[in-house]
Amino acid sequence: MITFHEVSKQFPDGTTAVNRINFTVTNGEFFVLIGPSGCGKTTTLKMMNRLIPLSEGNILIDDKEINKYNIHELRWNIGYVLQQIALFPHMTIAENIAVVPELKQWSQEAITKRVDELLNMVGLDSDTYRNRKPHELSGGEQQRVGVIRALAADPDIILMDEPFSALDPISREKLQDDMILLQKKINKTIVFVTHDMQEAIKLADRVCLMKDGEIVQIGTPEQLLSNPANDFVRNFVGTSNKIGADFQLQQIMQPMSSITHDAAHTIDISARLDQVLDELNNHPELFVTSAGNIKGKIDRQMMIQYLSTSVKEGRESHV
Ligand SMILES: Nc1ncnc2c1ncn2[C@@H]1O[C@H](COP(=O)(O)OP(=O)(O)OP(=O)(O)O)[C@@H](O)[C@H]1O
Repeated sequence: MITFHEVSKQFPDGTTAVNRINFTVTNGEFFVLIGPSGCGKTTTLKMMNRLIPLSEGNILIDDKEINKYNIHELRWNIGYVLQQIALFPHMTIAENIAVVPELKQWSQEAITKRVDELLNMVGLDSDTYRNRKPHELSGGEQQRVGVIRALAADPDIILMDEPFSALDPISREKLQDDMILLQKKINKTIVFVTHDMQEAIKLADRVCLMKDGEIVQIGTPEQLLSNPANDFVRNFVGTSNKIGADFQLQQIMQPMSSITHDAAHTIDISARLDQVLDELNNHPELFVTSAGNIKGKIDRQMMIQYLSTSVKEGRESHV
């Protein structure tokens, strides 16, 4: 568990990068820090493994202040993945992955087993890849190696700073999908920085939206979409709301099928929802506007209720 208690960071030039933030990340949680450029995401992340010292407040890992940990113990127990993976160019992939296990003086047998297991876990055949040099891998493959290198010594926590943002959209989506599967297998505590709401919605258990060094809202992706704390959240979520619309409607579709009473109505509703989905995707701005008009927030339950009543009353065409 990671706990931030009234944490602030002022840089020597007077910039306040983070201002009295509080949050807790629970064990096994996929926690995404998101917000516009310069809002303090990277600073927040780097304070967790003491790459940046904090100015005020406390950060606790498993109820122990991070300053009380031996620095090696702390860093070895926290994997770190960056946007530009800096694999050592002169070392093989296996050697790159084995850096921390070597430092921890694992046996050669244990290291070889671990390297093979990790390569195979992310779909890189160990016989093919273990002896290659980084330049013999694609950008996406290098990024995968970066992720498993951070996992090599089995840390409890993994910090990831925009790990996929330098990739082309297809590799990026693939790595996001892999990350979801990987997290199911390893169940680590992950703190992931991105400025991309689409990525956050896809990956996060909870999202922490920051602005000007402060936390604006923490919640599940669904909570941010359906119950934004203020206009900033609404606009931030709205800027990438095609996925927001998809996500909302997927959520709606599910319960819709269970509240309909006969096959005919199910078909009516599904067809109408497809239509609504098309409209929303073509005019994402309408989604935010109309959502804003419903008591100032998107209320999924209300929408389901409305659709359901409309269908029962035979006026689903008004929906
Ligand atoms: N070493 C430093 N000295 C002074 N100011 C800094 C330093 N590092 C970061 N800052 C400032 O602190 C603020 C937060 O920076 P940070 O890198 O945490 O933002 P970010 O949300 O990660 O941004 P981005 O999405 O652009 O990476 C910014 O205003 C930045 O200019």
